[in-house]
Amino acid sequence: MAEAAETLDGWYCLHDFRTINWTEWKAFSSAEKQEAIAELNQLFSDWDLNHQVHEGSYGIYSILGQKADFAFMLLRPTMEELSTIETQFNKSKFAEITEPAYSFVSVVELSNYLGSKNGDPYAHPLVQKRLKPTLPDMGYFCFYPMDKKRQYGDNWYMLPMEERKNLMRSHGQIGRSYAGTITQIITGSVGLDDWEWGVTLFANDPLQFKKIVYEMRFDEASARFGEFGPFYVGLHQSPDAFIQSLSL
Ligand code: VOV
Repeated sequence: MAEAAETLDGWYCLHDFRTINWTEWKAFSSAEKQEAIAELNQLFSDWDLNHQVHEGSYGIYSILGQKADFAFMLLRPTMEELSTIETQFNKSKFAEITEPAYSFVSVVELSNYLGSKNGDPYAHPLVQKRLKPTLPDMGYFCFYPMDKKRQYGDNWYMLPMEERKNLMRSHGQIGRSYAGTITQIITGSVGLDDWEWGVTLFANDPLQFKKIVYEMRFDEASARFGEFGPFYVGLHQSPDAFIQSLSL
């Protein structure tokens, strides 16, 4: 049996994609709209407070194309907290006019492919920072789920550890050439959702998503072993901008 990589696991993560039923929103009376907006403001200010004290993080994104209208990315230390937030939102007036489009449940993950073997990795401040990330204030967001192939002949999980380390080293080298341009958060979802990882990328130039994903397609870790789900791309929105967009 090939040696399993050890993972370091951080905050739990919920990606929640929804569509808006504009016909129903427009049919709300102005009192109903005000109630919906007041509740949203309250929810967003709770999320923001949590984000400020670094007990979690959140991002609001306006999604381009027909797969969804908006997405929330929420990070919390426990699944219970994420579940509470999800229920709070679902009970809100605004949620009455939204429909589920896609969701993804995962946990922020780092692997030991490239780390040193010395000491407790959780003790490093840099590791803590990556496991409990503050979502960046960058203009664009890209999310997709992925697997590593498990086919006869090309089975990632049957490769010896050394070989996987080499492949991840090359992957990391490409990734690092995008330092400062792209921020990535890899969340593990084996046993939690239908794919093995969620890849969330942030950039100030959306063209960089196309560049990095394309370049990685030629790298063996992706070229031979990567299998990809649907891609979602969108624009980062402040709570105020999100609420503003409802009255456009
Ligand atoms: C900014 C870009 C960037 C950088 C710097 C980067 C670096 C690294 C390093 C150093 C490591 C390994 C150690 C760890 O930290 O886990 C990883 C790990 C991983 N990556 Fe990555 N990746 C990037 C970016 C990046 C992208 C764009 C993708 C999607 C692939 C594509 O073709 O679309 C991806 C995927 C992954 C995955 C699924 C894993 C886990 C694999 C596993 O088997 O466990 N990743 N990644």
